[in-house]
Amino acid sequence: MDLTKIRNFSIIAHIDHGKSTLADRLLEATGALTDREKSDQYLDKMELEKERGITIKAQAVRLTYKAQDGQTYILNLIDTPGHVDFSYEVSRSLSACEGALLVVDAAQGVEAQTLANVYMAIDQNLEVFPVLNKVDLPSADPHRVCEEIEEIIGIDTSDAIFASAKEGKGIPEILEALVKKIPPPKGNPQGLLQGLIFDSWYDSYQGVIILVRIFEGTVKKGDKIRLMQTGGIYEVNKVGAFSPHPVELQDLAAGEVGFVIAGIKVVEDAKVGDTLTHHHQPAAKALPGYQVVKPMVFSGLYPIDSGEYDALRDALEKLRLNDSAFSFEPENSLALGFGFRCGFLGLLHMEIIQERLEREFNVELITTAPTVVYRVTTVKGEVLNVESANMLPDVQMIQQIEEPFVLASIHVPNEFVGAVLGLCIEKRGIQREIKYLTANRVMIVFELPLNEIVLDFFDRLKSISRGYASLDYDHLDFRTSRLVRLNVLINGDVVDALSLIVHNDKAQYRGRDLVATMKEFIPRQQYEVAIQAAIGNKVIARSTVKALRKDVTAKCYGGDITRKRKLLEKQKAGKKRMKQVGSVELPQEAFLAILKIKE
Ligand SMILES: Nc1nc2c(ncn2[C@@H]2O[C@H](COP(=O)(O)OP(=O)(O)OP(=O)(O)O)[C@@H](O)[C@H]2O)c(=O)[nH]1
Repeated sequence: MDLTKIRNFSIIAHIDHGKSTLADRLLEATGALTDREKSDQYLDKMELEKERGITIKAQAVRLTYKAQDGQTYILNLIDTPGHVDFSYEVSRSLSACEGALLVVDAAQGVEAQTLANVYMAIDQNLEVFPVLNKVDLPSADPHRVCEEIEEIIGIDTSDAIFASAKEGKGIPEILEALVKKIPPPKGNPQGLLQGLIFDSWYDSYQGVIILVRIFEGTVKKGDKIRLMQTGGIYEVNKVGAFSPHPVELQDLAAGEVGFVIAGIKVVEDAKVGDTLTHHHQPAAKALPGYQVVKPMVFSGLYPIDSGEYDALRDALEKLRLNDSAFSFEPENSLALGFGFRCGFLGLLHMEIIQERLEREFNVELITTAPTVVYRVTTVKGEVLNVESANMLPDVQMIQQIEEPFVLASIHVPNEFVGAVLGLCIEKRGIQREIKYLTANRVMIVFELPLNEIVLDFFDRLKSISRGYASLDYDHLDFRTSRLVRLNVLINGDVVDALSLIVHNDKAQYRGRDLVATMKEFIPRQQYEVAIQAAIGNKVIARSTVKALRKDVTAKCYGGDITRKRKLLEKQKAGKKRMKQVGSVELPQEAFLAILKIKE
């Protein structure tokens, strides 16, 4: 393949600015999609993603485009996810490219993740060119947004393309610009093989499928390859590309992007970031890989029916095959029985996994409130990573507790600055910077404890800014903090799954608000339910759910048995997400009550 005829590019954008819609238009315009497929957003494969409109897994699609110069080009579009939780996947995708389309909503303007993603692209020396999308909207003001891009990001917008992915406007111009502006890849197809694995997943028919960007050399069917990090040696069964359906190719050479299938059984053996080379004539060194991502948010997942424990473990194992950022290990709770402590990149990642478990694997779950990892040093000098309040050693054993801090940058229109500052300060934030990006857009930078962000920060931010604020954050460091364990007692017994780690200064009113909120969620039962919050042995707040004798069949005047049965079944269904804890039935909402506290 002639390298001058290849272009590798990504689309980067803030969430909802139209990246997936635009990608579909490009597929359509280059004839990659059939009519039936056009109705769906092809790149967002999983059902769940479609519903939420979020792209999770990076995908690479090969498009064939006949340009105005009469030449045919191969355009490899590497899709990137748009949410802050998945920024590591963005950087992975970008490293396989030479250029990126920067899609900015012409009505919304530059947002926090536009900036975060574009900086990643600039850091990797990609050629970035702006596309102003949604110009069909009455509120679109592409010229103003171009000024914003120049002022804030500092890239030239004189050739920016005004587009409407929805109406198909600007698509031919974008295809031409890809060919003219993005440099072709470099590399020697005769060189020693170096291919960067930028994605891998498990397929039940083919085994592990790896997506590679070849930087040097050529790989083809029958080759003996070696993965430089894990040392695994395999024989290549198939190479090819997605266009968007998988198409087998003769080979993949320097500059190309595609898939390799080589009888690899488990995803762990084909790690993202690893370098693929030939076994007999290996490259001298591996390509720079990626930083390993660590889960930052943890939560306990318990089957409602304890008989489903094995099914849950199987489901978690299957999910992990395709999502190395997700982790889990068995956990035992006095209240909830056997379950798993799972680690996620962030809150959205957590919600997605929970939903997939319930929907695709049919396991009903109780989820405990999300928490972050604390670093605890004991008086003996041991350092523990504490992922749940129950792992916290006794107070007298603790020398110090450190909590993770993030550097958060929030973009917001002028009028909401006061409210956002108030929120950040309330959340124990330390102000770093307030910068006027344009006359009406402000960037507020704060150091914030992650523990406050995983609670309700994002929702609060959205509501105080009427949806206009956008957030991006990076992990900073661990800092010593005065943290305590807050216990919740139900009818006098500590429910371990409800315990939390909170900041000492907030413990009092968090406790008070928590018991008040839980009271709203716990249905009346046959007897009174006392809810208490305590720090150590000291009870700091109490609320009571009054007793109620509830007999749903009472209305049925005894007679009609089918009606009676139906009602009972209905009641049973309504109880689905309840867990018997001691003598009390607790609904899922009670376990997440901490997220609902407004303070
Ligand atoms: N009016 C208008 N709406 C658009 C246009 N392009 C996309 N949209 C709409 O904007 C919303 C978001 O579009 P997506 O393509 O899902 O956005 P995205 O950036 O891929 O979002 P994520 O995949 O969640 O990161 C959808 O409701 C689209 O229909 C456009 O040109 N004009």
